Amino acid sequence: MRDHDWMKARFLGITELSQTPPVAVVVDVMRAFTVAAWAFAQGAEKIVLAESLDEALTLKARHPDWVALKDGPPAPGFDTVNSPGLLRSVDLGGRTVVQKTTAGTVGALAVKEAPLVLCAGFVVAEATARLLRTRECDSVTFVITGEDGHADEDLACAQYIARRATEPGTDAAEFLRRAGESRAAAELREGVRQGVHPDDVALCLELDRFPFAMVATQEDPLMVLRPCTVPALTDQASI
Ligand SMILES: O=C(O)[C@H](CS(=O)(=O)O)OP(=O)(O)O
Ligand SMILES: [Mg+2]
Repeated sequence: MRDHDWMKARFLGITELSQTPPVAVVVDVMRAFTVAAWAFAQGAEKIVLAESLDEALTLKARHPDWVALKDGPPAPGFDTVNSPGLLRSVDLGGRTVVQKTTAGTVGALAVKEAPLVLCAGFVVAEATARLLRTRECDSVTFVITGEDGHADEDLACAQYIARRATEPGTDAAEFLRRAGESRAAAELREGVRQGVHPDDVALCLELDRFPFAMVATQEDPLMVLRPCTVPALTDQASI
């Protein structure tokens, strides 16, 4: 645990979650929650976080107008893949996206009972930090979704958001450098991972590209992610 002034921050891998936290920030920089933010920027109304590939396909069959998205290579029944570079040219106006990935969506579903669940990457870092400040969240569990809690792009982003929530002047450069040198970034650049656009790493490292945070709630029986705009408070400059 790390004490950030008024906010206690824990950084845990998915398998280390032993109890329901009051506030969870689920971090997946590469690439689930960068993709989710791009989906909202492209007009998606909501994102259903699917428990399994089968559930995603079942939901798609039940709602043919929904957009089914998975990580890895393209697959029958799915409309697209987990790539911000590919998604940024897709018009998702008013659509519902169903997303299933290896790490990000699993991490969010692992804390679905938490009263407040945010999903984050660098592209929504400031909005996420601002929401934590606005709601005066004094105990926050950051879920490091990649590599059993050791993915440095996720840990760096989580540590940055935690610092940014309590110290608005925090410089992002060192955190972004770590993410850019992470194993995930190397695998995306080198073509080890599939369903990749050449711009994916750069898009995942765009600090504060979007002005909204992303809040996941249970809309029984589904877990649904939606954008949440957090107004800047005039007194936040003095925090
Ligand atoms: O799409 C991703 O980058 C990863 C899966 S893989 O490592 O490419 O197979 O999924 P995510 O849940 O977004 O980390
Ligand atoms: Mg990841």
